[in-house]
Amino acid sequence: MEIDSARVESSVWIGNKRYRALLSGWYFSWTEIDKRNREKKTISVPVSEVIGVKEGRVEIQTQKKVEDTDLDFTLFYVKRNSRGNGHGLSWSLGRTQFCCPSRGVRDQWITQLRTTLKTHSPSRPHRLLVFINPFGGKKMGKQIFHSLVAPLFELAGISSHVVVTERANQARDYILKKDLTGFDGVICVGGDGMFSELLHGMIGRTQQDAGVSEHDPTVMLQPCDLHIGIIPAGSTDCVCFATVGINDPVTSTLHIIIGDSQPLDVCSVHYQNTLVRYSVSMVGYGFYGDVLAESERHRWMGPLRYDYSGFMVYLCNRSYPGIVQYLPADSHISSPRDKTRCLSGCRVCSESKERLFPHFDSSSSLYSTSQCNSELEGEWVTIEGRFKCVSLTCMSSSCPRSPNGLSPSAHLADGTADLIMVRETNPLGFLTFLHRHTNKQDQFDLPFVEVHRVKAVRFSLPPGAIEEDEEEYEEEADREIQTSAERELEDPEKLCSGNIAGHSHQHLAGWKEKGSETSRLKGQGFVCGPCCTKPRLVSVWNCDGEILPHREISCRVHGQLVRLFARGIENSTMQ
Ligand SMILES: CCCCCCCCCCCCC/C=C/[C@@H](O)[C@H](CO)NC(=O)CCCCCCCCCCCCCCC
Ligand SMILES: Nc1ncnc2c1ncn2[C@@H]1O[C@H](COP(=O)(O)OP(=O)(O)OP(=O)(O)O)[C@@H](O)[C@H]1O
Ligand SMILES: [Ca+2]
Repeated sequence: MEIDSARVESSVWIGNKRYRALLSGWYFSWTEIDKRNREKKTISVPVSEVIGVKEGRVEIQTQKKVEDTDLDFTLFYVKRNSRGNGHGLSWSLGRTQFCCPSRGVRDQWITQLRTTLKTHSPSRPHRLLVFINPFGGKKMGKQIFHSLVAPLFELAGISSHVVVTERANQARDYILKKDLTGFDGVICVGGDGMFSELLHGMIGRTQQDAGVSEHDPTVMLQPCDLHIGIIPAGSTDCVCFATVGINDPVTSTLHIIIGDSQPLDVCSVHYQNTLVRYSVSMVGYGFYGDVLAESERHRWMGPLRYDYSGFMVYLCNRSYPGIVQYLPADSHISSPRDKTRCLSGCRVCSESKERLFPHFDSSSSLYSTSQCNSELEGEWVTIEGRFKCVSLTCMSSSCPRSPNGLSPSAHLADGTADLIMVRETNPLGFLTFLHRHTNKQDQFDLPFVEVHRVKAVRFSLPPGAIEEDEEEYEEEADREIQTSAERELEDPEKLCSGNIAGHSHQHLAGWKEKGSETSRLKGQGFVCGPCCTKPRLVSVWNCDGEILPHREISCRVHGQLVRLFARGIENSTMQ
């Protein structure tokens, strides 16, 4: 074996073939040597992608040794599968068993590889806090963690503290209140809702510790130290898909193990001077708000409820009046229509760091609070009209249903969001817009669609819209209650069933008595859904899959506020 400061080299055997193994710089490689000493194919693994090195011949699943000698060692590493989902690449665990010429050489290899791994991968996590939602998606969270994730963590020497949640918001509250010292990251096993809990917990906790008020829309929020990891196990895993390129628990686990880091923009949503929620994916009014409100009534359908509700809401062909104001981002840097794609190592995102944190002191990891001033500078633009939908997205929001996403050229970490406004149009026009989300056609190349890259947005309603809408709605409810009662008299067995959406209106009977609760539900569009015939004046906001309790909101992008264990999308399908 040859060892010098720059390289380690020796002969090894894999099966009955001879190889030359070489550890040099950032790579470990092995090259087949044929009987005539000619070099054949080489396999090369970056040390940063080595998962573990074990003595003997070790199996992946059981991690048990099998009939080995003291000449063997096993290398585990990231293996890219040739074809992922046509969008991002899936990763799996690669394993190669090496046989060395002597025990001394074997021990040297193990020591050298482990030492290089430590020095070359300083950002790998050692201890993780894991939250599993046992009820997310197909209710497979616990099984996914124990069968696919935990064995890989063990192999990589990562210890974890696991919390199986018993209620919604438990993970968020844990992060807000409990001692987090010793953890290098927080992981959720679940869907976008679970991720959102971690996001709110992490941002809230960081501001609490830094003494920053989350409610002040002009304040610069303190970026979070701990990385967030997502093991996809929900019915919608949009954040995972858009940051990794695929929804695959093993791929995500491997990104966590090697300590990948992907900064992410976050949008804070305020009502007057109060924080309402944070969003990383979509804040949407009109169509997407109505789809979510409608889908809440059909939870039993599982993930299909979005398609069903999407279809029903589409049939209603609604549009809503609104006043949208936005603060444009610097159009010299990038644009939502520049046909580029934010991929792993994105230049626009990495160059944004200096702009977003001009006074970052890397020696103390402290961020100065001057970002707010420059980030809120500029002239606001006002647009008034009737819209099918108004959506704001900090990232592409690609998902299996729409592989290029709501805004295919949006960036994960450039400190901006894309504002998409779809004006009132005919049903065919809107269908064309929606359909283009599912193929490579440009959904912004339509006369009734406008898209802008922005730093902040304000939305307001025409004066009196809420009151007028409620009055109209109240009258309609009265009519519904009346017809229900009439139907009941005709056929007491079938209590007010049957209408164009085929869903029941029994709940309307309780409106008058329920007072404030009723108006809350009405206000959120839960009670009636899209089947009512009267045009509504106001819709609701969908914020990453949650309905917001306010209509007149303001949103602001906080560049690179959190970091995920991910690296962006590794291949491109857009060229
Ligand atoms: C003709 C085919 C048209 C297909 C249109 C596909 C458009 C897909 C756009 C995807 C947008 C994803 C935005 C991400 C949102 C997530 O942060 C959030 C949390 O998980 N999810 C939702 O709010 C859940 C709400 C997701 C809303 C999905 C809307 C589905 C619409 C289906 C419309 C069918 C119309 C058919 C008319 C004949
Ligand atoms: N033990 C629990 N019981 C009930 N709800 C929970 C529990 N743990 C987490 N939750 C909540 O469940 C919601 C949905 O979970 P998650 O996002 O993991 O799955 P999902 O299937 O993608 O979600 P959705 O059903 O909204 O599509 C989250 O908002 C979370 O707050
Ligand atoms: Ca962005």
